[in-house]
Amino acid sequence: MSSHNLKAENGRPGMSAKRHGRNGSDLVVRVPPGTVVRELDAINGSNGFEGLLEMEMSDMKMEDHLSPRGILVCELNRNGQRAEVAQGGGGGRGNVAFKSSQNRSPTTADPGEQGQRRRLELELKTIADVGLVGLPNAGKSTFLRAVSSAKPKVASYPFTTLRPHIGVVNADGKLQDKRIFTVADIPGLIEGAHDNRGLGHEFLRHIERTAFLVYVLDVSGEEGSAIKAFNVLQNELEKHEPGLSQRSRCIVANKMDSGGAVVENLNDLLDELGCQIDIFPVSARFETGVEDVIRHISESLP
Ligand SMILES: Nc1nc2c(ncn2[C@@H]2O[C@H](COP(=O)(O)OP(=O)(O)OP(=O)(O)O)[C@@H](O)[C@H]2O)c(=O)[nH]1
Ligand SMILES: [Mg+2]
Repeated sequence: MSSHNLKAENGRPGMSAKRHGRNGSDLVVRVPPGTVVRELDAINGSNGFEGLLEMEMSDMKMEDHLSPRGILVCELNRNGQRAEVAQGGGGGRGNVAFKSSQNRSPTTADPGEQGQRRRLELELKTIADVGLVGLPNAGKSTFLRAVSSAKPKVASYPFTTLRPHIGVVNADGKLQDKRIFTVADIPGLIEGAHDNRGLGHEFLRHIERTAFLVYVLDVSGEEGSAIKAFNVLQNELEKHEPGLSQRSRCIVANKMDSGGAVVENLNDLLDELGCQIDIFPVSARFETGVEDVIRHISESLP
């Protein structure tokens, strides 16, 4: 993470001959769409009359830029959208403001008002083509390892993944398809994620801008658990951002190699959703069925 001090022009001191000091001109900082601005702490301009803006620019490396610590100031999602994040000090009052019955021609003028000084963190929301969504432990990270050279940690407990990982899938070669796309593996979602339960909002945000969603469902649990998981995920996505649950998507019915109610769960999914969504039986662990998913994603991406 790198830190930058950005400073708008100072307001000018007040002047003689009744002239008010000119306001400093604005400093416009251009950021890419998808930038989230958070305040790390508020320091009110103690150092005089300048509008000082201190920012921390996150680069796009996912490893070190997630710090859910500041208060949300704004999100800049659209081209051309603007937000004022720190107000500069106004120019100083000119000598006329100090005129009184005792002093008819004052020579004093204001230096100018104090500007606002803020420490802000700028974070760019994940830009991946594809987002993996699933309950904790469903096998998202295992799937990402199977389709890309990314190596997110895999373990048999929930919330193994604590921050997003991006894998690059090179569909070239195997599939005679020249496409390369990126897949974001995010921490598991739980019921109430839209309300910030679990790792909540922080991570739902990262899939907002993906073009395609892969629901990774564990079919090795008890009968009915896979369809239930799907409904929970849909509900959380929709509550987080209306329309998100209808984004182009497919289902990976994962852990097909496992015991449990694998066949029943897969059949449930096919019965209830088979005519609306493509469902792929997969074993991410043994990398079976994954090529069909890659091909499907590759064909579905805009
Ligand atoms: N049998 C079997 N086990 C799998 C398969 N895919 C993942 N697992 C196991 O399921 C557990 C969870 O896998 P992860 O890939 O860490 O799951 P995750 O969805 O990333 O979990 P969180 O990051 O905690 O949300 C691990 O013990 C994996 O080895 C599979 O296809 N078959
Ligand atoms: Mg994981």
